Parts: sequence; C-alpha cells; structure tokens
Amino acid sequence: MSSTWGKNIKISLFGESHGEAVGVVIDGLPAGVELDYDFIREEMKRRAPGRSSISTPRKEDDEVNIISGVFNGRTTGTPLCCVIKNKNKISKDYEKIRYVLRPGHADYTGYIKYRGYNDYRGGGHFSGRLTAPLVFAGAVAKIILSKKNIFIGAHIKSIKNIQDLGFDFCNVDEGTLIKLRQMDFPVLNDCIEDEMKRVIKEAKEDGDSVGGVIEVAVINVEEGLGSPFFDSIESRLSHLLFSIPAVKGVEFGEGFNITNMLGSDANDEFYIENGKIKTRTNYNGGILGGISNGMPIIFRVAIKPTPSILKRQKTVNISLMEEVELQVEGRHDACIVPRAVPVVEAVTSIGILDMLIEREGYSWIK
Ligand SMILES: Cc1cc2nc3c(=O)[nH]c(=O)nc-3n(C[C@H](O)[C@H](O)[C@H](O)COP(=O)(O)O)c2cc1C
Ligand SMILES: C=C(O[C@@H]1CC(C(=O)O)=C[C@@H](OP(=O)(O)O)[C@H]1O)C(=O)O
Repeated sequence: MSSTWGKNIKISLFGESHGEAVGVVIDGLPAGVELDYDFIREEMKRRAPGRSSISTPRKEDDEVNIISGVFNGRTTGTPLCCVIKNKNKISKDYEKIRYVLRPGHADYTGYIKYRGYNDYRGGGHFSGRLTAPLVFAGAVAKIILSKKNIFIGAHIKSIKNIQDLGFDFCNVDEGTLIKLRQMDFPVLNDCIEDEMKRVIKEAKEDGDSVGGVIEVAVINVEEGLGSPFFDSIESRLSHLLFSIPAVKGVEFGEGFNITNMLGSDANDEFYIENGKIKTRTNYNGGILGGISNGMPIIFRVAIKPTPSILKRQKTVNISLMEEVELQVEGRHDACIVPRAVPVVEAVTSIGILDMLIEREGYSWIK
C-alpha cells in the first residue's frame, strides 16, 4: 500500500484535501508514553495553512482528534488514530478545471493511475494537506525521541538563489534547534529573512512561485544506528523525505558538492575527545556505511516551486483531448518551503524512531 510506511513504527495516511478529513493511523508505538498536547498543538500550528501572506489563504485550525490508542493521556500501544477535519474547502475552483491538467501537479498521473476515479478537488490524496497528519505523527515521535535527548531541527537554507548560512556540521547545539523551531520563518542569519520574503512576494505578484532548500540536523544519535545497503540511514530517511509532495532532491553531508573535493579533504579524520571517537570534519553528514558515527546527521532537501500558479500555462484537457490554456485559480502557497520545514522534521523523527526501535526495542522508553 503506497500510503503506508514503516517496519517497527508503521504509519498509514488517509484522506483527501476536500474530503471529510485527513488523518493517520500509527501502529507499533510503545505503551505508556505521556502525550504533551501543548507541544503537539505548537507543531501543528507551525505547518498549518493560512497563517502568513506567503502561504495559502486557506485557513485550517488543524485541530487533532485522537480517536484511539490513547487512554488517560498516555499511549496504550494499540493503533493510534488521529483525524484532522477539513473545515475550509472551496471546491468550485477545481470543478472548472476538472479535466484540465495542472502542469507540475499530480492531476495527470493521478487520473491515469486511478482511471479518473481520483478525487481531483485540491489535489485529493496528493495534496500537501496530507502532511498535517504527518506532522502529528512526527510530534509523537519527537516526544519519544526526547527521552534519548535526540533533537531534530531545520532551517530554510535557500529560497531560489538567496542563501542562508549553513549549520556547522560538527557542532549543532540543542539551543539553536529549539530557537529555529520557535521561528515562523526559520533562518540562521536573521538579516536574510527579508530578502527571502521579498523574492517570494515578487514571484507571487507576478503570478508565479519559487522553491528552495531546507537543511536538517539530527543531534545526539549514538554511533551504530542504521544498517548497510538497503536499510542505510540515507535510504530509510530518503524514502520518507521523497514521500513529501514537492520534494525533488535529498543530499547528505556535503552531498553533490563532495564530488568537487579530493579524498584527502572529503575523509573526515578521527580523533578522541574525553574518551569518545569523533571526526574533525563532518562532510559525510554523520553516516558511514549507512550507519551513524555519532556526529550530527546533516542533510538537505530540495523543494520545487509550487505548481499551481496564476500565470497562464499551456496544457491539455484530458476529457476532450484538446490542447488548452490554463490559469489556475484558488488558494495556493507562493512558496512551499516555510511550511515544509516542520514536515521534513516530522518524517525525519518518524524514520529515526523506527530505526531506533529496530536496534534497541522499547525498553529505553519510559
Ligand atoms: C506543505 C505543502 C504545501 C503545498 N501547497 C501547495 C499549494 O498550495 N499548491 C500546489 O499546487 N501545490 C502545493 N504543494 C505541492 C503539491 O502537493 C505537489 O507538488 C503535488 O502533489 C505533486 O507532487 P510532486 O511535486 O511531488 O510531484 C504543497 C506541498 C506541501 C508539502
Ligand atoms: C490545505 C493545505 O494546503 C493545500 C495544499 C495544496 C496542494 O495542492 O498540495 C493546495 C491548496 O489547497 P486548496 O486549493 O484546497 O486551498 C493548499 O491550501 C494544507 O497544507 O493544509
């Protein structure tokens, strides 16, 4: 099933953007974990639509309704089902373009795969709205990971060609990640925020959209997590990251740039600090042979420009089999990147927790 993922923590997404609700069933959770509802609400708010002028004006409160798997505020260990209602749908925008394929969106491929039975309203099951339940599942995973002091944080590394500073690959502290989490527009260099927002606003005024890159750090993962080959940390996390709509690239450590380096530079040399083996550089992003080496796990995720744009585009009416021009109406993100930051963190948390339970079972979770 394409909407189900995981070996130990299994998540199953359901719903459509203009249907009754979206949601997730999480199976394999440990019993007895106290859920911090304030934290979960904050995480949901970070992603929710309609909270800024650069995001879609569709306002949703993204209130989570937990309908199973929690009793007296603690997980029971049985499937946890969370439902998030769709309260602010305007489906008429999509009736007009029912058979007119939006370039860059999943209208064509969805129509072909599901033989025209797909819910086309708002992208249906392909919508970025399905990332709301992912953020919920990620918040639960973050609560559990915090028991091992594992923190996941991310910032907007670039919007189009405007660059933020990068993480210090060897030294990412918890304080920085928590500060980023509290920011509506998380960047390391405060001075770059206005310029990035200007690029987004200019594209929007022009009926267009822009993309960008998100940089992620996972800290305090002990050495030895992961496996070689098919279950490498890179493979497991990439599977989840590429499941997020609009993700077009993932690179770990120096990523593609490592090809510009000599081996003598790219090799992270080892040393000992207080009896612990560390590396002086971290170009490999904390992973060797698919397994964590105890350094921060660092990677970047490329997000494409939002496909639904006001600008006129050439496309096809699939019912009439005619070439037509399209001007998309409706409520869309001029740039997906800021709202994708908590989503990227969420799937990373789910992936790390899944691998941790595989390695250590449940006994460390109290
Ligand atoms: C948080 C989030 C918000 C999104 N908002 C929009 C949007 O407003 N309009 C749009 O056309 N696409 C939006 N997308 C992207 C589409 O859902 C995505 O491009 C589409 O499903 C096709 O998938 P693909 O780009 O991975 O091929 C959003 C994605 C995410 C993760
Ligand atoms: C609703 C959300 O984002 C939606 C993601 C989306 C898409 O095509 O992915 C298209 C828009 O949907 P609509 O046309 O119904 O307003 C966004 O608003 C959300 O993230 O919660």
